[in-house]
Amino acid sequence: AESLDMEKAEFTLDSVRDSLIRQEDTIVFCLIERAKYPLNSPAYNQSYVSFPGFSGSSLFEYIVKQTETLQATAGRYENPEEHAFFPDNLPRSLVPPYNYSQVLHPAANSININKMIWDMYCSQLLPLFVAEGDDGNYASTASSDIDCLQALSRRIHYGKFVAEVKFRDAPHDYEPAIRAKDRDALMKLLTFEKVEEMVRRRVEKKAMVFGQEVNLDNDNSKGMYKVDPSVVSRLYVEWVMPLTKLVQVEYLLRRLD
Ligand SMILES: O=C(O)C(=O)C[C@]1(C(=O)O)C=C[C@@H](O)C=C1
Repeated sequence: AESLDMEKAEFTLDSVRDSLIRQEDTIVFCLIERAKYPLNSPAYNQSYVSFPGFSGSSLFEYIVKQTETLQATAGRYENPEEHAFFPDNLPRSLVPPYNYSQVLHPAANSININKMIWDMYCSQLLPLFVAEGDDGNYASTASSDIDCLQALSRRIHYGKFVAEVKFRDAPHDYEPAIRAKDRDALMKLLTFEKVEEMVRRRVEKKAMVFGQEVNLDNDNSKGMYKVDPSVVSRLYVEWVMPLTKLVQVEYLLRRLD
């Protein structure tokens, strides 16, 4: 019971937001690492290669599926913060169960918007922050892509925890909108425009600080950044925050089931 209380004490809107802030660092660093390589389009092309048992998969999809299979056996998806991109037919975890704190409503398990995250990343985001070209580093590129996708997915699905804490803080505000299945009302209740503006400005600054050229003479990167800071702020404004809010709405709609 004591440890339960401790978990409860740490589960506040501030603690949840602290996690989102730390995850910004991860996302910016992952983008910087991916930007080391050019687009390398053959990695995403379904006709470039064919692996036995993976018909119709690109090299990238093949690596993601194989990675998820391996990580599922190692217990990655037992953590309620993790979501697979190809959750169907994943093998069971082979590691002893860890007692993750169960703060979410069980309906949380049915929410996985990784398909949207995948499409957004591959077709819209990638071309915005990597150079055109092909240097043949397809497998390394795919590893960097997985890191980006997993970091984005974790952040966006963290909306489940944000929504849970908001619901617990003000159940009477949320219940009528949940019962009425009123998405717009829920969206209004969970939106804090001032916070979003701070997030936008902070991730832009992180892209400048983390992505600057560091040298001993004159530590001024002269406006040259490894990933364009305005692209990072756009990523957050157009995709990361709206999708995090979508997850919150989806979660709240099921919160009284
Ligand atoms: O911090 C919150 O309250 C959140 O819900 C997270 C978040 C975000 O995605 O960063 C989303 C919605 C709010 O309008 C503000 C920020």
